[in-house]
Amino acid sequence: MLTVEDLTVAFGPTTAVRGVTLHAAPGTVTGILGANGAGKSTTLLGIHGRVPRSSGRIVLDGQDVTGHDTRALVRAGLALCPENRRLFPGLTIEDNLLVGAHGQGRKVRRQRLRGIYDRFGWVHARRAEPAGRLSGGQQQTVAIARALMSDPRLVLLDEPSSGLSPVAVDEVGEALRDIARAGTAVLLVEQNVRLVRQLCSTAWVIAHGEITAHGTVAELFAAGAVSDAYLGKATVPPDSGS
Ligand SMILES: Nc1ncnc2c1ncn2[C@@H]1O[C@H](COP(=O)(O)OP(=O)(O)OP(=O)(O)O)[C@@H](O)[C@H]1O
Repeated sequence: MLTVEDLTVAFGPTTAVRGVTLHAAPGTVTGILGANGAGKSTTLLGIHGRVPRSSGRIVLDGQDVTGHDTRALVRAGLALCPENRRLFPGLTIEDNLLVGAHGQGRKVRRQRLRGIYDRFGWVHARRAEPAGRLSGGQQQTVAIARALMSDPRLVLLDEPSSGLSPVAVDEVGEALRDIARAGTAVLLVEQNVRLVRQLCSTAWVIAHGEITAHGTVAELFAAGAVSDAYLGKATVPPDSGS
């Protein structure tokens, strides 16, 4: 279980995220929803220590990991799959995967590769090809697999559907469902409403850097909280009731 308490991130005079409190449970996909510029990516980056926090407490499975740098967070079980995949296009698929298990011994790296190849057969078949040769959907799958190479308890995922065809989005969705079924928590930033409806049990709605609603995805859609957030209408401070 991930618990984030009172996360605030400012870029100079701009407070991008203010007092965000949320949690994500194992075996589920939890959404973070909101309009462009609402603060979704910054929330993930703030959780993962990639941007300086003005405040915030991060607890993973009861362990306070607030002071950890990115490498220590990965070791503690928190992986980030960033926006735009960020693969190394000139490196082979296998070498890209190995980046996710950086610092592990040879035996562990081999074991984890085997786990990825068992799960994604085509990745094994194409493991010696440069990652840049893959389609967008395949690159996204490799980016997710690279995050899994750290054997995480929670994966933070930023817009995995971005730029993908509907078929590729479905494939990525299937992979994420499998990951959650296997017991890993997934915290998903996503603008693709169909994917959110398919995958997320609960979601947090963020607007202007603050959480404005929380509930099951069905409740949030029924209450209009999601459409309000996407249209930029959700300016009321939080009453998440959680
Ligand atoms: N490095 C940065 N320096 C300055 N301002 C930033 C920086 N990163 C983000 N911001 C600002 O913080 C706010 C939140 O941005 P963020 O990228 O978190 O939003 P988002 O909800 O992920 O939007 P999108 O869906 O467009 O990626 C925006 O006003 C953005 O301009």
